[in-house]
Amino acid sequence: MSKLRVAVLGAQGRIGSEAVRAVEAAEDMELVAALGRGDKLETLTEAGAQVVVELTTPGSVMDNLDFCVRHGIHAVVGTTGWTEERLAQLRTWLAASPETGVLIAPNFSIGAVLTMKFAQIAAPYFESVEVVELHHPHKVDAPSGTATRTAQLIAAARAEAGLGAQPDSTATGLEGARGADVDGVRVHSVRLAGLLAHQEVLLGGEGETLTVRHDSLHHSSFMPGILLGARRVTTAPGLTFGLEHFLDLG
Ligand SMILES: NC(=O)C1=CN([C@@H]2O[C@H](COP(=O)(O)OP(=O)(O)OC[C@H]3O[C@@H](n4cnc5c(N)ncnc54)[C@H](OP(=O)(O)O)[C@@H]3O)[C@@H](O)[C@H]2O)C=CC1
Ligand SMILES: O=C(O)C1=N[C@H](C(=O)O)C[C@H](O)C1
Repeated sequence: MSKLRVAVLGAQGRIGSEAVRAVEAAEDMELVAALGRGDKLETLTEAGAQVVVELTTPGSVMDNLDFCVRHGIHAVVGTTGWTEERLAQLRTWLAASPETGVLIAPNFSIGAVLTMKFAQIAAPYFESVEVVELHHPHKVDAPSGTATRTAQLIAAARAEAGLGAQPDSTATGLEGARGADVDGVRVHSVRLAGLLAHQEVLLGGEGETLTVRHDSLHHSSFMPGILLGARRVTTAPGLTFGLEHFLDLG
């Protein structure tokens, strides 16, 4: 059977360099290009890439996906910075290239995907919930894409269960002390040397709390998800948001 022809964008970055090694080690894949900033996107078509793994920056990802979709190259995207406007733009591009698939995964690690799922399940049963994400100090964005997605999923689960606003009598204080408000869920961002990527979902109710915590201790935690995404995206036309859809978690 012929090998899947995979290219990595952001190949010199923290996660991109790990992805290059993972693709090279995968028996069913061939690494056909490993591009950094300034490298020509035309290399992707010249190399016959079938799938691009996009691990660059929020400032670069849209141009890269525009090129990939126009050329019918499937994409597995870990880069953060997704807004409704950006997703709408991507859907427009995909509508003009209906056989092309794009997977955007806020987090490729199985534990983080399960954290989001567990938080969604628990959310209707607790009146209070806050998200704390903790990352290495070189991370460019805050809150993390994972924390934003987690908060959105919690907010949707609360709304579906008919829960109202959370109890919080804070009236005054320093700006930022209560974190960012994502759809009514507070998200707190810690940047600390020694950390990689971590998240806690704190849920509170009458006389009890529940904490769901996940720790990515090495970039290798993201690799099985990236490889799974590359294998599955070729038969999933259109936009898939979240690795859970390829894990059959719903
Ligand atoms: N979904 C997930 O599971 C994960 C997602 N991420 C996300 O992945 C992204 C990258 O993170 P990280 O590796 O830590 O960041 P890095 O800054 O280490 O890596 C990004 C790399 O992309 C390069 N780059 C920028 N623009 C382009 C371009 N147009 N073409 C090719 N390469 C480009 C950068 O080059 P230069 O240095 O010259 O700017 C850099 O080498 C972030 O958005 C992060 O949040 C990270 C881990 C897991
Ligand atoms: O920049 C990182 O490191 C990570 N980014 C992603 C995010 O913003 O959620 C995924 C993971 O948290 C690591």
